[in-house]
Amino acid sequence: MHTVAILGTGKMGELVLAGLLRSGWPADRLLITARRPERGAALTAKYGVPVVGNAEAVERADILAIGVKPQDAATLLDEIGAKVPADKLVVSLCAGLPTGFFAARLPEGTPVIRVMTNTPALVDQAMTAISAGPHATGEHLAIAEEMFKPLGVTLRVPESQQDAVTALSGSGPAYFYLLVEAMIDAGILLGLPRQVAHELIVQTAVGSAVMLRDSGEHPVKLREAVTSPAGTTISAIRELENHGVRAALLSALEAARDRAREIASQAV
Ligand SMILES: NC(=O)C1=CN([C@@H]2O[C@H](COP(=O)(O)OP(=O)(O)OC[C@H]3O[C@@H](n4cnc5c(N)ncnc54)[C@H](OP(=O)(O)O)[C@@H]3O)[C@@H](O)[C@H]2O)C=CC1
Ligand SMILES: O=C(O)[C@@H]1CCC=N1
Repeated sequence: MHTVAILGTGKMGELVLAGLLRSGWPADRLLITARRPERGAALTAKYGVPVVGNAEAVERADILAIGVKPQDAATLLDEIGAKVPADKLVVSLCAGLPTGFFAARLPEGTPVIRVMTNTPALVDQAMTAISAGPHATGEHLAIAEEMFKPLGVTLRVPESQQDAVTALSGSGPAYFYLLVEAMIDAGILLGLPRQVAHELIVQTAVGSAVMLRDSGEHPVKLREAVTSPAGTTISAIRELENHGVRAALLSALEAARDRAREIASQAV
């Protein structure tokens, strides 16, 4: 069994750590690092996984999961890059950063994998896209899948698609939460108690999501089934179209993709 070290255990790192533990990954095969001692101590107290320095994590683990923000990756790589033996597997969780960014700072031959997961990992419903970078073989991809499959669904994609993936599924939960938040506010506008509006919309979101996944039907067909002639739904849809919601989503996801590219260009 491999030992995984999460270097930079913030929000995403903690979700991966907790998911691995839930999936039965032994705590003595996990290591974490943190920039602030109090963060490390809190994580060890909660999960029983030792917090170590970055250099010790590099020495003791076979898989190094990079969980720092993209803007902090260069500093981390300056610290550990030269010390990473080329037989370790580096798995980047970072948005925007290409695997070449890591390869350039690691000994020649070090395999690098780029992963884009998302916060529904908290409830084992993550969408994780995995790409092989330099020197990563099918075996390395399988190891990354072994780590992320228990957290939800995994998909292999070419690295050239990862910025788009980041815009869609990496950031995606935020878009849905924004919609839910706005619809709950609409319930308040219509005079419903907040708790009632919350329950109505959250269950409608869950029901719609499960139906979308489990029925296998195209979303257009599912929407049409709700939209009665001269009914209520079409009145709402006309307002959404009038306000350019569809175009706004196209622009929003393009902006997220562009920001991923910008992060990469600022990092090199
Ligand atoms: N949040 C999300 O939904 C998603 C995030 N990602 C990616 O995951 C990565 C982490 O994001 P997120 O968890 O949100 O960010 P966080 O800021 O919550 O986590 C990053 C953690 O890394 C720590 N850190 C920074 N530098 C070092 C270092 N040199 N050594 C040890 N620890 C360090 C930070 O410490 P400190 O607490 O002191 O700041 C922080 O706890 C990013 O690259 C992001 O692009 C990918 C998909 C989704
Ligand atoms: O907003 C971000 O940059 C990160 C990456 C994808 C989701 N959150």
